This record gives sequence, C-alpha cells and structure tokens, in this order.
Amino acid sequence: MSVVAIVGRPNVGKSTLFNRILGTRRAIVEDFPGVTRDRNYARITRYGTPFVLIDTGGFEPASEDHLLAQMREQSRLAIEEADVILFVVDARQGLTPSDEDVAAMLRRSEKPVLYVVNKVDGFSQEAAAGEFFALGGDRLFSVSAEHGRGMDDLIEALLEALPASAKNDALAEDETRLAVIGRPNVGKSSLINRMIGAERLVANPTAGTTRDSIDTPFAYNKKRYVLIDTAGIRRKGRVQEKLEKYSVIQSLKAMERAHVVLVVLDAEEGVTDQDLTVAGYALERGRAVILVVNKWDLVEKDQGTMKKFTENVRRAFKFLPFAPIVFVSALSGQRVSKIMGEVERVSVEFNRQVPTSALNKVLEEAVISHAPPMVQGKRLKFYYMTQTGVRPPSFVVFGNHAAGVHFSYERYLANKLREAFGFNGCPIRLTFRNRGGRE
Ligand SMILES: Nc1nc2c(ncn2[C@@H]2O[C@H](COP(=O)(O)OP(=O)(O)OP(=O)(O)O)[C@@H](O)[C@H]2O)c(=O)[nH]1
Ligand SMILES: Nc1nc2c(ncn2[C@@H]2O[C@H](COP(=O)(O)OP(=O)(O)OP(=O)(O)O)[C@@H](O)[C@H]2O)c(=O)[nH]1
Repeated sequence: MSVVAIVGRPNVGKSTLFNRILGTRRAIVEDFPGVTRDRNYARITRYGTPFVLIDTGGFEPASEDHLLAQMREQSRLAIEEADVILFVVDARQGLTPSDEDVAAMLRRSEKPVLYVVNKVDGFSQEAAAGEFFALGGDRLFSVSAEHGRGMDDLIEALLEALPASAKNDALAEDETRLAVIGRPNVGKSSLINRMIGAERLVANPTAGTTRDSIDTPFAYNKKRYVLIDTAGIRRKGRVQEKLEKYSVIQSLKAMERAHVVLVVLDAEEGVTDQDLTVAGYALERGRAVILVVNKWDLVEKDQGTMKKFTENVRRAFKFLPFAPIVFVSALSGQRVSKIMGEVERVSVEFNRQVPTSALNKVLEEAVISHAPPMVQGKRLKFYYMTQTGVRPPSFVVFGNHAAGVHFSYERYLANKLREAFGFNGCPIRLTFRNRGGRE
C-alpha cells in the first residue's frame, strides 16, 4: 500500500486539501474500526487504487527558527516514509524562504513531488502562481482546496505517481513477518534488542530497498521470521522534540508488510489514542495482533495489579478481544522470552485452514442455538460456509439473503468460529453471499 504525505508550512491549507481529497466523489474513505477516525490519516481507494493519505500539519511553531526545524523534520519523514509527496504552498502569501528550504530537501530526494499551489480561488491568484516555478517543479497544480478547484488534475497526477503496489502484496509465504510498533519511547528498540539478544535470533541482517530500511531475518523453533525495519526503529530521531504523529507513519508502513503486529504499550502511561489508532489499523488490514505491555517493572504491584491492568487494556481495545496480552520489561528482560512463543502460536492460528465439513457443523449448531432473525418477513437461511483464505482467516457464508445479515449476527458467527477453532490473535473475515449470486 502506498503512502501519500501532504507537507507544507502551517496555514497553507493542508487540512483543507486533505478533507477535499477525502470528500471528492468516488473517494471511498474507510474508517478505522473501533476508534474515531484520526483527522490526520485516512485509507482511501480511488479508481481501485488504495493508498494512505497523511496530513502532516497541525503543529504550532513557537518561533521562526523552530518552524524551520519542524518543517525539515516533517519533510525528512515524508521523504523517508511516503511514496508520493504533495508539497503545498500558499498563492496568497507568495513564495517564502521556508518554502524554498523545504523544496530543496524534497528535490534532493528521489521521491515524486507534486507542487500544489493552493488558494488559487480566482484569476488574480492564478497569474501570481507562476512564481512558484522557482521551487524547481516542472508542473504546478493550481488549486483551491476550499472551493474544489483543480482537484481532478491533481488527483489524476497523484494516482499516476503512485508506484505499482507490487512489493507490499508479495509477502513470501514461508516466513512470518513481525512488526514492532508503538509510540516514541515505549521501548521498541530496547525490546527488539532484548528479543534478539536473549534469543540469539539474528541470522544476517540484509539491507532492504532503501538505505535506512533493514529487515532482520531469524529463526525460532526452526521456523523462519523476519523482523521488519528494525534499523528504522532503532535509529534515533535527529530532532529532539519527537512529533508523535510521525511515528504513526512508520507504524503504518511497517504494518503493511507484516503478518503479526506487536503493539507495544507503556505500562506507566497506559493506553493512548495513538495506540488505539494503530491497533485499529492493524485490525482493518487483517493483521494478527499481540499487545505487549512494556515497562512493567515501573508499575507498583500488588496481587490484583496485572488483572486490573488487563481489564483496562481489554476495555480500551474493545475491538481486539482476541489479541493476547503479554506483560514484559525490556529493561530487566522479564518475560520477554514469552513473546516469541506467543508469536508462534498466533502465526499457527493465522495460517489455520479449517475443512468445510467442520465449518458446516459449527454453522449448523450456531443456527440451531440462535436462529438468525427475520428480515422483511423472511427467515434468513444459511446453506453452507467455506474458508476462502488464510492470513487472515477468511470465510464465505452462502445464504438466501446476504444483504440482510446484521452485524451482530456476523459477530455471533465469528465468535462461534473462535470457540470451535481458536484463531487467537487473528482477525476473522466473514462475508455473506447469496447462493447462486454475489452480494
Ligand atoms: N482562500 C482560500 N483559503 C483557503 C483555501 N484552502 C484553505 N484555506 C484557508 O486557509 C486556512 C488554513 O487552512 P488549513 O487547511 O487549516 O491549513 P493547514 O496547512 O492544515 O494548517 P496547519 O494545520 O496549521 O498546518 C484556513 O482558514 C482555510 O480556510 C483555499 O483554497 N482558498
Ligand atoms: N523502566 C523501564 N524502562 C524502559 C523499558 N524499556 C525501555 N525503557 C526505557 O525507555 C526509553 C525508551 O526506550 P527505547 O527502546 O528507545 O524506545 P523506542 O520505543 O524505541 O523509542 P523511539 O525510538 O523514540 O521510538 C529508554 O530510556 C529505555 O531505557 C522497560 O521495560 N522498563
């Protein structure tokens, strides 16, 4: 899946453009389940091309110096993480030195950059827009994000600039790819170092496609795993003040290529909105999830502490009731060795293939103990179900009125599948179809 990042100075209209792209006809915006949609990220499908759109704006600079530092950091991250960059400038303000500074950085990168001149609401700004050719682009997109002007050309060029999404989808089938994600400072690098150190997991790190991305293959119990982009995680940011939302970009990228996602939480700080956002995304993308509560050594404990903490995590991650929770301390190494065992169990579930006969037995029993409701005076009927895929486990149920199946009945059936077969840590995909037709 490709990532498109919108960068530019404060107030040039990045959020307006973000919303405009989301709002255009035929942009199908998918909400992240379980959490309210973060205003800065959206997964979009246009003309069948899915991509993640990121608005990197929203920071309030304290001073001009500070502004430049933040813009550089923002651009650096966009260059590293995004496949296409929308660089937005403001026609009403005209060209500014910080625009030029950022443009110089973007030019040096190999990434495709679209130069978007915003606030071209009418003819007078259009004439002025030409000065932005000084930034080095071959083409300028004059738009008015507010009024929707110029959007078709921009979106067309954007879709053209997206790379053919080959590499993300072609996950090698005989290895399990792990992504360790979490907010800055939760202890991802410490945890990875522990895992690698304690288990002597490393085989030979191989450089990935970009200089900065290094995946680490290793074996555990004779099975092959790959830890995704560990170098990116372990490399420390160059700007002291870490901007939280940028770590989400890295998380999204890592998750695209992962099978199993370790969502690392900070025991001392508890669950934050960002933790929920990235976990929701993992679920939406059909990844297996393990919740790792790190820094457990910092929590003052009595007998009921772990139970209470578990309840809190469960309540916050309502949409992931099937995710195992592991309590660890990367600092002391306590229980870190449990993680790979959990990963192994979850990967088995993620790849589990259930025979149709066994599925139909479960379906039959489920319908007997809780009949599907009437829809428009008609009794819903399910004839049979079959598994159509793994990673994640996916099933199709054939019936007489697919469109009438309520979400709560779908959840009921999914729970029956879990009771019967496990699927611990894994999302389950259930679709309903009319026998003899599609729906
Ligand atoms: N005239 C005009 N105003 C616009 C246009 N697009 C955005 N604006 C205005 O510009 C201001 C800033 O827009 P935002 O979208 O919040 O800008 P931003 O770049 O996301 O700003 P930060 O979140 O601070 O980084 C708002 O008052 C918008 O209404 C446009 O096409 N024409
Ligand atoms: N007490 C305690 N401290 C920890 C633990 N794990 C990590 N830390 C500390 O937390 C800080 C951040 O750890 P890192 O491993 O750098 O965290 P990170 O998630 O990789 O951070 P970023 O690179 O900023 O994303 C360091 O000072 C660690 O020593 C833990 O289990 N217990």
